[in-house]
Amino acid sequence: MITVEGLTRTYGDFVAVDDVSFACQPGRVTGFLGPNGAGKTTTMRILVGLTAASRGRATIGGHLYRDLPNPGRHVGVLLDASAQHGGRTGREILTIGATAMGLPMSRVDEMLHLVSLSPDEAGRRLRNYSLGMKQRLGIAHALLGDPRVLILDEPANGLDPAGIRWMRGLLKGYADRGGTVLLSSHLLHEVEQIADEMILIGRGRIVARGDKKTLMESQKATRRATTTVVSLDNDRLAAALRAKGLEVTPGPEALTVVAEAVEVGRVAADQQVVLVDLRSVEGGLEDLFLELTSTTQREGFPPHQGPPPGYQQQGPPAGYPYQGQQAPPPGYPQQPGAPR
Ligand SMILES: Nc1ncnc2c1ncn2[C@@H]1O[C@H](COP(=O)(O)OP(=O)(O)OP(=O)(O)O)[C@@H](O)[C@H]1O
Repeated sequence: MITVEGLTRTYGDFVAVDDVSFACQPGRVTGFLGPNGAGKTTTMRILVGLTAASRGRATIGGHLYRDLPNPGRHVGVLLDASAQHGGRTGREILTIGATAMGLPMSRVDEMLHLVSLSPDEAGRRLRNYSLGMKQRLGIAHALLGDPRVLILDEPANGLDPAGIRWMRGLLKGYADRGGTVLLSSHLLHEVEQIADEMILIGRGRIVARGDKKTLMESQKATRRATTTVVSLDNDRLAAALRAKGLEVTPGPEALTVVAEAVEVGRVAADQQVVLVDLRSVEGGLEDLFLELTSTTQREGFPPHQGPPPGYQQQGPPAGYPYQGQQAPPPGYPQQPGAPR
């Protein structure tokens, strides 16, 4: 279990991470999602003791990372797949890790096999690896010590589509066996397919969290219903809709109306305008993500006045499933063996 409480990191006047609190449960993949510069890496670096917190606390299984004896046996970390000596081969890098953790050398071959790096590739120097190969090696290194917790920063970076699918399966299987996974991404579609829980961060602050269903429902509750309609007489229909006080935006083929589809259909029926197409516009998770993090998006999104009603800027929203579950699971980190 990962617990982050009131974590803040400032650089001079700049607040990179602003009072962030969350928890990641065993058996779940938690996606940490936010645009560039939102504070994901800084949070993860604090978690593993590479950056000091200005305020707050981040623990793994109830312990600070630096207090874990043989931390690689408890926490697998992948923050930067290139952060290894470029002159070492993949096999050497894993061998050094296995030696430091007191693991049998057979573990190196197991991990190379797991991440599909061939013996030939394992013998190449890291500086000659492609980004995807570095990423695979980084995942092998993170899993080497059979840890119960994984912290992965943008693990899909550089992987091809088959590699991304492979990684998804790997992490889901790991969580199914009781492991705790925190993975970051700035790409929603990468995270939504794998994460059981999502934490959305923008400009250093948590802007929303929950499982996909909860997030979607919150979005529906806060979003104005929108309908697109195509008819045989769009001009007449638009005039009738406006006469009812509805907001209508004409497009090349369709009208976009801020109203439920049934309301638009009724107006069309009253006017005896034949409809060709009538559909509700579903706001997807992507809309929610862009809406909630728009203050930190760098391009093309409308100015944002803060999160929509129903989202809390700080602390978990009502009903947030992690509330009151801050204590580490009994026995951790003494429980033997990692999920496999
Ligand atoms: N050592 C530092 N000194 C000053 N500012 C820093 C430092 N480290 C991080 N920052 C700033 O903190 C903010 C958060 O950076 P961070 O790397 O955590 O973002 P991120 O969410 O991981 O972004 P990305 O998706 O682009 O990797 C950025 O504005 C970054 O410039």
